[in-house]
Amino acid sequence: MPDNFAVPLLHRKPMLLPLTKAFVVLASFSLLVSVIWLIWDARQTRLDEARSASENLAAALAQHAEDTLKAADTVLLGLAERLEVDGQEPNRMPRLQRFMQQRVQELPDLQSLLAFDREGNWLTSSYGARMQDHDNTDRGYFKWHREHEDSHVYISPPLPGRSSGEWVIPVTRRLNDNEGRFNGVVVASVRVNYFQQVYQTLDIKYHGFISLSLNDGTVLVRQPPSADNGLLSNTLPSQQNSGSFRLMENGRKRMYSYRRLERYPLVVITALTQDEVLANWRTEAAMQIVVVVILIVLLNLFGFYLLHLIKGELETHRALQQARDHLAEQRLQLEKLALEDELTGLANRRHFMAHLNEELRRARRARQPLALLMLDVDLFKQYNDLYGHSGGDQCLRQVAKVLRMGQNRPGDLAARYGGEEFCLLLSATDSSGAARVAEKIRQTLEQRAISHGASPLGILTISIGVHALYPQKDTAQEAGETLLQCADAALYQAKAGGRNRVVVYRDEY
Ligand SMILES: Nc1nc2c(ncn2[C@@H]2O[C@H](COP(=O)(O)OP(=O)(O)OP(=O)(O)O)[C@@H](O)[C@H]2O)c(=O)[nH]1
Repeated sequence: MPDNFAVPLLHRKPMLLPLTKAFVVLASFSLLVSVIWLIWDARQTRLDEARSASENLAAALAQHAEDTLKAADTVLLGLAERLEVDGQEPNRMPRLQRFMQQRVQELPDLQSLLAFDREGNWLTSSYGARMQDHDNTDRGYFKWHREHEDSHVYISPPLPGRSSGEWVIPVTRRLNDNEGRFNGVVVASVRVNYFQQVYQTLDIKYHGFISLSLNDGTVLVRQPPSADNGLLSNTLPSQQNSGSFRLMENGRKRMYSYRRLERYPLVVITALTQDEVLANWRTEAAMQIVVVVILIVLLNLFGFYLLHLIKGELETHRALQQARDHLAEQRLQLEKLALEDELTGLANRRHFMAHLNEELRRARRARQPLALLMLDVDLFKQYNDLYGHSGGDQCLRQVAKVLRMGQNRPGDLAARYGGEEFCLLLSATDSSGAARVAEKIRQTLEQRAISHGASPLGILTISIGVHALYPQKDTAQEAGETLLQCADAALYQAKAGGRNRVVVYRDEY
């Protein structure tokens, strides 16, 4: 049977099964690790993008607040200058009022412009004369300017306008007389709604918020107004103008960014909740995990199917191997049977003849002698007659056992030549050596004293004819025939001479 008869790949790769298992496990694990890494990376990217977007938003809204307040402040500066230079005489007020009305019309964020004297009395306003009766000395900004010589703009917490009820952020400046004493206040009321309208257009999700606050923590605008308090501006690091960080608040993680205004003591804060920032990422991650789990399941199913196939192939391979071994064993058995004598287990005549030819050639090449012993059981017919055929068979086995002891060299071979006749071929042995071996065999059998009632000696004996030669140029077949004939002739002489003896062939036979 050819070597590659069964499954060549499996035959040559015994590690295929564990390698396939390892591959499936490794591939599944790598797939899982890769997707987890990708999902984690995507999460970090989302958070970075959200942080960057919220920083940009805080910066843009700070700029917007700065521009809005700067516009109001510029108007206030103009108003203050007119009142301080031109004075507060009633005849000057109509012109100032028109100036105020024009500015309010030009700037949509301005709800009104107001001017009060040092007593808190109404000088003029963008409303005209409607508010003459209002006393503003109770307003916080009025008290502050009256008590502080500071000429900077002052921004107050939001309050409802007295005429419209609309919530406004009062932006105010102090008026001084020629000697630098308090001489009244000018007020620009900036609409809270103006900021809220802008903030409403921005996407800060459900739990996010935007606030514009004074540095002391006072919230001016907040979108959505209903949002929980969140971080207050007075808790921000005072040395930094901008920044971003994450905070845990009421079990919710928020991403904060803030930016302080350059000219005014205000800060814009934007807040996004991490859950909302990561909402889309969560959906995508879940989908990716589902896809990868499906892939891993498919990979494992395919792997198991492959393993199943490989196992099947291995079993087939094993069965074929067993069949092959069995056939080889049977062939050996047959070969043995073809070369072996069934009764004695010695080489049969066919085997002996083949071996004789080989040994003759070898002896000729090696220039060595080759000896042959021909053995015959004495009076075996009588033995058979006396002890029966099976007793005769048993006797032949005993003789074979003794003869086998004469095989000492690799080239030696004991064989049953036929009937009760045996041969022993002795390699590299001359006549005298062969005679010694023959005598030893004869004596050994004699010493066993196998009972032979029909023999005059009372025991079983053998006669042995011996011949040895140096094979010359003859063909192997001729040398073999010579050896057999001469040994046989010597055996004949041994029988004729009275049996139970060894006779070495001599030319006169
Ligand atoms: N039991 C048994 N007997 C066998 C076997 N082969 C041959 N024989 C017997 O061996 C006997 C051989 O006898 P003979 O050739 O007359 O020679 P012998 O009786 O041994 O007498 P000598 O050779 O002159 O001593 C025959 O009776 C055969 O039947 C065998 O395999 N088993």
